[in-house]
Amino acid sequence: MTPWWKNAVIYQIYPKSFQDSNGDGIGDLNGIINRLDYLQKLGIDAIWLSPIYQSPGVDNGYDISDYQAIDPQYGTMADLDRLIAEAKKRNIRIIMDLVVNHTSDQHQWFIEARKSKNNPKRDFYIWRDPINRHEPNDLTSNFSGSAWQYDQTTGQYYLHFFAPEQPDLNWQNPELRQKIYEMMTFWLDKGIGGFRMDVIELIGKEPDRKIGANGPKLHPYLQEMNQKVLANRDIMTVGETWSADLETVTKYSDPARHELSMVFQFEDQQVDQQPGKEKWDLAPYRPAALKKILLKWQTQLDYRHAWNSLFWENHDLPRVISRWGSDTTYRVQSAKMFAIALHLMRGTPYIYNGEEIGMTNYPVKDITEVADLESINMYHDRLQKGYSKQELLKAINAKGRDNARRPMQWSDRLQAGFTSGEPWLKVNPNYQQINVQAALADPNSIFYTYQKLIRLRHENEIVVTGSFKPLTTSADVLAYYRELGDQRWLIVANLSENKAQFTAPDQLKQVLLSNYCAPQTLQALTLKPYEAFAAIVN
Ligand SMILES: OC[C@H]1O[C@H](OC[C@H]2O[C@H](OC[C@H]3O[C@H](O)[C@H](O)[C@@H](O)[C@@H]3O)[C@H](O)[C@@H](O)[C@@H]2O)[C@H](O)[C@@H](O)[C@@H]1O
Repeated sequence: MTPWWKNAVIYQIYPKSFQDSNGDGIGDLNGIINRLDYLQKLGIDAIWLSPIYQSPGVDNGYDISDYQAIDPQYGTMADLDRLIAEAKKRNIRIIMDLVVNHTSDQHQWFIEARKSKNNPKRDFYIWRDPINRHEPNDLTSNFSGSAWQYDQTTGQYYLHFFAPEQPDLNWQNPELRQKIYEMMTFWLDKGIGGFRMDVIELIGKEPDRKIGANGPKLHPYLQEMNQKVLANRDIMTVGETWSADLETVTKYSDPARHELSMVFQFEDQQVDQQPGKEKWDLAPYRPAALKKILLKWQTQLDYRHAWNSLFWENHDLPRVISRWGSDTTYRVQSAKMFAIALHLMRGTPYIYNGEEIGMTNYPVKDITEVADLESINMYHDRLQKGYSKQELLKAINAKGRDNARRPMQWSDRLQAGFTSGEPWLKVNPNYQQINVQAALADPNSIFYTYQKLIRLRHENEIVVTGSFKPLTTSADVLAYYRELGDQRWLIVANLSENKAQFTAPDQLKQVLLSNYCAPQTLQALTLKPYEAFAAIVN
């Protein structure tokens, strides 16, 4: 039987920016509850909730100080229980973010661990002696600088692959693993629908051999976790795996291996960065390069023994239309094109809040407008290395994480209907044109394209289990067939702002969805900028 999560569309909510219900400028759980009817109208099956646990907020909740408490800025445990129950009434499951590569330095485990070398919690974290009065090695943090932080009290360094306030957990310690499994069981017993696992590829790290991702114990740990916590529950799991390739995705998601349901792999996210460099080292975007990667994952992953996720955006990535489409002249067309191109592929689609109404990046003019520590650290680090302010702001505007973390645009009222107070991060000034209220009132809006795509997936087995076959086209046009039994669908997407010629050897039976007028034929078509359609053919 096909598991529910292969047939599902998942909506990611960044709680801090979704809907404020009490006027403090910060989104909260009651705000999400108030918007469940909207999500039901969209048609999604599950919500992935970015972290709402107790946290000092150095990394907006990805630095957890208590895994079993709700951060007061988001509400209470009773609010979360109500969210789970209200969502369930609407057939929506709640997927919780699981951040177990690291904790906050304010977590009780770390407070204990740093007290002394023989503290019972010391080994929950990774400590090393200085070498020649310096860091144990040259491992670097994802948030700039060394991955080692010197701790005065005991004269040792601890490992942090993210901020110094996010010390890495030591998964080699069996007691630590047991504590994590108990915590996961606590959440599953509440009736949640599963977990999104933050940077899960790092838990098998071996820092002395300078191994971060894909350490030798990674898969054994995931199998142990599966056996102790996940097995025999009707849930889904998705791992965040930046370094995943075809082989490792299969390892994670082959049902016979009992690890995860699927992972997020990010190969396409690297098309506009210089090879071997960081995401801030911008390279020109070429639609043909994106197409090649998308097709590779559709044709070379064996979906009988693996599963993939489909996404353009998340809380770490820029808005897709600002990045690879158009956020001006062809905003609506390019947003619909990206939706059509992705949602009819094999895999489980994810929508990041605001993507369904075509929200855009927010232009920052000065570093003082930036809240995200990754961007701020990179800026100061690179300024010291001689980069100009101008090129650093260009990189932040292109790739910075605040772009997609701006408040959700609900209406043309003050603060876009997000809050009655002062929002924690400024609202995008385009909210008077781009907002949910306007989208719902316009039958041709991006919202209704997403709604239709979700319905097509739910109502047509071909979208979930049909085979995938690419059609050879001009460089910037992505075209593919989905086939099941005697059914055949053709999906065509012009990834570029240039017109393109297109011909298919098929007869058009019925156009299911398009972002311009429906085509009348499949022969000698001139595709308009970002034109896309899906059709039944024979
Ligand atoms: O909990 C800490 C963060 O964990 C998640 O995101 C991880 C980071 O993923 C990217 O950085 C990893 C790099 O991976 C590869 O080396 C790529 O080649 C690089 O281009 C990537 O930069 C993002 O760039 C970071 O922004 C992420 O932090 C959560 O999703 C984050 O929100 C947490 O902050």
